[in-house]
Amino acid sequence: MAEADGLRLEQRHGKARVRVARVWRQNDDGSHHFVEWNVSISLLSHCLSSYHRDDNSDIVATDTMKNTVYVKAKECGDRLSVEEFAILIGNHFCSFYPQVYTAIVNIIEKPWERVCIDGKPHLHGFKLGSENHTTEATVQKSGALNLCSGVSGLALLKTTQSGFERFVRDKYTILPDTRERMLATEVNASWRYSYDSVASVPKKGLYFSEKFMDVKKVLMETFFGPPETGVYSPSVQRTLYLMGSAVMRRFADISSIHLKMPNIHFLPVNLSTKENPLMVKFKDDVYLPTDEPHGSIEATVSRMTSKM
Ligand SMILES: O=c1[nH]c(=O)c2[nH]c(=O)[nH]c2[nH]1
Repeated sequence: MAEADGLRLEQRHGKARVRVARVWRQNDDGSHHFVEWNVSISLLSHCLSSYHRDDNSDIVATDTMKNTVYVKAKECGDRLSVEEFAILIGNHFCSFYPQVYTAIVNIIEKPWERVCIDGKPHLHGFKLGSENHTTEATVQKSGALNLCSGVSGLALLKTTQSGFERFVRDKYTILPDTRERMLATEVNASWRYSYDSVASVPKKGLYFSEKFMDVKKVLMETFFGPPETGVYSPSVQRTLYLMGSAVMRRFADISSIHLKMPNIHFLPVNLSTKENPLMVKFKDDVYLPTDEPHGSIEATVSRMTSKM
């Protein structure tokens, strides 16, 4: 924060939505690995004279930031997770430019998945899945790190084992109690890793890619329950909490998780005329899918005690 002319100024600048794709060609078995990333960079730097005067001499051009993404992608000869790339980019800006003291790097990874043809994984064929892998790395010049990862657009639905009862009932309430309804949501989750410096991040290649798959698995297993029986959900709130707390229990290096789970309604269909009062009578079979309005339910689950 800076003051001049009796005014306070907080500023940052960066480049948003730099799209890059990277292929790694494995020589031993001929397989290719592929990622597509959408990178946004925001730099906190000492470049006040560009705001207060017509002096740009301290500005790292956003065009240069864009170029850096491609140079660093080229330099990454070995596969790496989207988190590692975000940290690498953030660390570069903080260490290469004296005036940059914080770099915030957001990346969205598209869910390209290797295809199977005749049951065999294809060496260089991919199809787009549905949910994105996101990350945000905030790197300080000191090497301090704040690392979050997430999943967005994870659409989940179960056709039973959900209900909603005994909520506040007043003169505005129409919704009946039910122990039988559809439960549909689009999970947006973001969790924070406890690694608080660039140096303390696990060196094992693709560590965070594996973690991402594992967290997603725990979230989904908790949402659905066992394949044969499922698990009853008394509310989105309860299911959200169970999902978040399962992640906290399972992963010691995750310190908090934020879950946003809209309640996407599938409305019972009942159609009638005077002549045909039972044209369509809802028996947990025909629904009207909707996307608005939807319930919006979100919460953060974190540990009471830090592992200091
Ligand atoms: O799981 C639910 N939580 C709510 O808060 C809510 N509100 C509502 O109308 N239906 C539901 N369902």
